[in-house]
Amino acid sequence: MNTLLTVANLKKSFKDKEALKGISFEVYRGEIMAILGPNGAGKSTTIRNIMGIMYPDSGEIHFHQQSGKGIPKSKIGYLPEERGLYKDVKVMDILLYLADLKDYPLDKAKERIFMYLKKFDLEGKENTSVEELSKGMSQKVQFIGSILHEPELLILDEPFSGLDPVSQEVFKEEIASLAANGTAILLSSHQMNLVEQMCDRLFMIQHGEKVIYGTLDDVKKQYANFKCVLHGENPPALLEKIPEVDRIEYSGNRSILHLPKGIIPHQWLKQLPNELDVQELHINRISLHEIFIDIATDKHLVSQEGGS
Ligand SMILES: Nc1ncnc2c1ncn2[C@@H]1O[C@H](COP(=O)(O)OP(=O)(O)OP(=O)(O)O)[C@@H](O)[C@H]1O
Repeated sequence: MNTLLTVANLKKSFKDKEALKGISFEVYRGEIMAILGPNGAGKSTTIRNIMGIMYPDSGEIHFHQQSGKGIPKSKIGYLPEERGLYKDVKVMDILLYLADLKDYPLDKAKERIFMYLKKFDLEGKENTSVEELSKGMSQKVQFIGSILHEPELLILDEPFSGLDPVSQEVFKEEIASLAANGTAILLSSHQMNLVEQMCDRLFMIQHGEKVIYGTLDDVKKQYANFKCVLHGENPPALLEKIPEVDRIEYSGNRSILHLPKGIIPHQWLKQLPNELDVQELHINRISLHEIFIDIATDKHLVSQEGGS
């Protein structure tokens, strides 16, 4: 793997609050890596340390395997969680200003601005002042500002918040295409369905510590067991007789049977009792959303590799 960013044993405290307790991960070129965790887990603190907005108490951040130098501003793009652009400035001027801050050639920047305004359905808005834009439009402009200078590493803190579904799709496509062209992308989001659709790997923090790190496939194999959703008039006593079921959730005529690790769904189906009333039946892996809630609420109902 071609590692662009290495975060090694990062620790950060605020007074007596240990926000990061020694976290480590890598981001590869050409991948979309998700950084996930419940509110207050330490995601923004991690990102701010990578960006050099804040300094860690200990630990190291390596860019291109080099430490101690900070990441050159021209190589990194950042969409912060706190959105904001100068209000009384024209779209073109603010974007050229941002490109200039990154030492990017302005003639090239201008060409790319027109290309991106078109792509993001903002064609003709170059002379509009930022204060006249809707929230979503201004978010698109800020996003363009974070990618205009062709950064090697792009950090996106909650890029989809506040976007309508059409704009979300445009962002998703652009992020995927940047990754396909080699950009390393670190993305924080609470929208697990989007993370599941887009990300190659994920790193989940809770209370400043790693709880999950790996490819989406690994995480799914490790955590996401199958569940069988069954609609039908079935007494609990009948459902409880079904072999190889970890636990059952009941909700009227709908029951969710959580199956243990290693189950082969079509073989499991063969053992269902003949008298079972089946009006509808689905078998799926549990979603990243459910895994997240299970971990974030400390329920630990989802069985993991080597676990119960
Ligand atoms: N400047 C600060 N001063 C004091 N405490 C802070 C500061 N910044 C963050 N914290 C604390 O550090 C912990 C991690 O916060 P952080 O903002 O990194 O979480 P997060 O995962 O980004 O959360 P969210 O999803 O809510 O944005 C929290 O307990 C927070 O209260």
